[in-house]
Amino acid sequence: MTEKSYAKVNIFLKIAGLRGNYHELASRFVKVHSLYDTISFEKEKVDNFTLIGNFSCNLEKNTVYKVYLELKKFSCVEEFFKNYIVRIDKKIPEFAGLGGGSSNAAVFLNMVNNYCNLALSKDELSKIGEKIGADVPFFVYEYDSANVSGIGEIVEKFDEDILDIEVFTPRIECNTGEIFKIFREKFYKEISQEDSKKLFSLSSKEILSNFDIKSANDLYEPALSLYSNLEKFAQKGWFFSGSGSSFFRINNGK
Ligand SMILES: C[C@@](CO)(OP(=O)(O)O)[C@H](O)COP(=O)(O)OP(=O)(O)OC[C@H]1O[C@@H](n2ccc(N)nc2=O)[C@H](O)[C@@H]1O
Ligand SMILES: Nc1ncnc2c1ncn2[C@@H]1O[C@H](COP(=O)(O)OP(=O)(O)O)[C@@H](O)[C@H]1O
Repeated sequence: MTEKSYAKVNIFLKIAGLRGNYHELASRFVKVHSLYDTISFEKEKVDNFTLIGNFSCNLEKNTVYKVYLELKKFSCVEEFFKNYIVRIDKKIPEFAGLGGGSSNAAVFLNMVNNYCNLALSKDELSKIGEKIGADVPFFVYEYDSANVSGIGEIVEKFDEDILDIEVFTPRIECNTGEIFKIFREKFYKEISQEDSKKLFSLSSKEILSNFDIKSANDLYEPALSLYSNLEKFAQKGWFFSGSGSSFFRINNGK
């Protein structure tokens, strides 16, 4: 029982409004087929939920464990993880704007739903996922490309060719909360409904041919103001994913 847990990039990320102390987004999420963690369930009798992998946080903070706590109300789930351990081979860098933790949470949700026959719908799984992280719903639906809005809970499939995305992650750990805070204090702006509707209708390649790194991602300038070293890595033709620190480009091959 092994599944791939892919990374994502944000082709564009525009702030569309505020919801309490969160920001509403208008963003195109695209799966990075060449970059993924691997999640396996391995048969082994254990007394407690066991998660093995190279994480920077303890079990309680792990997104996969948070999903387990949500699902253990189903008695079959608690029983299942007395007979299986979870092993994650991490390849997606953390604090990278690639959604690694959120991807793991979503794939784990889908795997438990399948192997424990919970028969939950994608929408029901997504509802559970949004409690764990804003990017989890995108990964629950398993789309290659999607238009994402709200605080990440509105996910609409976008039909386009599968893209060959190249990612570069400098060793700069970007703090998402800090970046949103600086955005709100110094860079606040909102995209109109009309403009986001226009962007959502364009292919990812068309969008990137009309944007530069700053106009494509509202979080780039606040990130730069906190982590000036990012500028050194901002090469021509490359864009910034999420709250960073990753840069990406679409290879012309596809
Ligand atoms: C920025 C995005 C874009 O895809 O991705 P990443 O950069 O993480 O990949 C996501 O919205 C990251 O969502 P999520 O993964 O839930 O963010 P977290 O790190 O949990 O949030 C840290 C803090 O950032 C702020 N935050 C987060 C998401 C959001 N839509 N608005 C916010 O204002 C909140 O203050 C939150 O407490
Ligand atoms: N399964 C997980 N994989 C990676 N990071 C995780 C996981 N669970 C919790 N985290 C925590 O989430 C943060 C990194 O989240 P991640 O989604 O990898 O980065 P980003 O959102 O910037 O792409 C770190 O604080 C990390 O300790």
